[in-house]
Amino acid sequence: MNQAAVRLRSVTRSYGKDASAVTALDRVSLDIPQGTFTAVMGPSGSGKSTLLQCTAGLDRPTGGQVFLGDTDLTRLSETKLTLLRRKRIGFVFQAFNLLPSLTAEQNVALPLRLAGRRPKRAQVLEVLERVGLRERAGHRPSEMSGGQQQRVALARALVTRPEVLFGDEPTGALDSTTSREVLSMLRSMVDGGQTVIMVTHDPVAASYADRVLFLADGRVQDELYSPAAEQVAARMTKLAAVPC
Ligand SMILES: Nc1ncnc2c1ncn2[C@@H]1O[C@H](COP(=O)(O)OP(=O)(O)OP(=O)(O)O)[C@@H](O)[C@H]1O
Repeated sequence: MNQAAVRLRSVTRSYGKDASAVTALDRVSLDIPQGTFTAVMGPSGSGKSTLLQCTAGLDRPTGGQVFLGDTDLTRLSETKLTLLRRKRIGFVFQAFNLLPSLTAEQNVALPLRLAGRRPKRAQVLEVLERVGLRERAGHRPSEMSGGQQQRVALARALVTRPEVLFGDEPTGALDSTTSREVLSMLRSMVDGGQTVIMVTHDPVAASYADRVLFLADGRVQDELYSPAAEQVAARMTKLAAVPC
C-alpha cells in the first residue's frame, strides 16, 4: 500500500449549538493513499463539501485530526495553514475562477506569484503543455471554450506541484464530451503519481476514480473500488432511498 497522502481521524464538523446544531461531518476516519483518485459522492447535504473543505484546510473541524502527509492541519495557525494551502494543495472548482483580464499564461503563473516566487516562463508553459494548451498561452479566458478554461484552471492548480489536487464538481459546468476530456486528464495525472480527491454528483465522473466514497448524514456509509458508472448510480439510488 502507498503511503497516505491524507488521513482523517474521527473528523467532526458541526455548526450552531444545542437544538439548532447541525453535524455536517460525524467522526469520519479514512486514509487516502498517494497517487490515487478518490471520488466523493452522496445526496445533497450529506457533507461532501464540508469533507473537502476540512481535508483541504479551508475549514476547521470541530473535532478530530486531519493530516496532510505528516502535518496535522488542525494544529496549524491561520498563517501556517494559508502557506500550506499555497504550497502543498491545489484546487479546481466548478466555476473556473480564472481572472478574465489575464492570459492563460498569467493565470497559471498567479499561484507562484502569490507564493512570493518569480514564475519561470518555461515552467508555466510546461504545465500548459501538460493540459494541451501550450499554443493558447497568450489567450484570455473569454477566447477559450469551457473545457479549455477548466484545463487552464487545472494547470494553475498544478503549477505549484501540489501533493493533493482537490476538485469540487470540476466537471459540473461542462458538457459530457468536454467533461470526459478533463476527467481523462485527471486520470492520467493520477497514473503519473498525483493524488486527486474530487466531489461529484456524476456517476460517470466517479467511474474515472480508483475509489468512490459515499457519504450520507455526515458519515462514510459505503465505498466502491474500481467503480463502473452503473454500479455508482445504483449505490446512489440505494443511499437516496435510506430515510433520514
Ligand atoms: N456554514 C454553515 N452553517 C450551518 N450549516 C451548514 C453550513 N455549511 C454547511 N452546513 C450544513 O452541513 C450539512 C452538510 O453540508 P455540505 O455543504 O457539506 O453538503 P453537500 O453534501 O456538499 O451538499 P450539496 O451536494 O448540496 O452541495 C448540510 O446540512 C448543510 O446545511
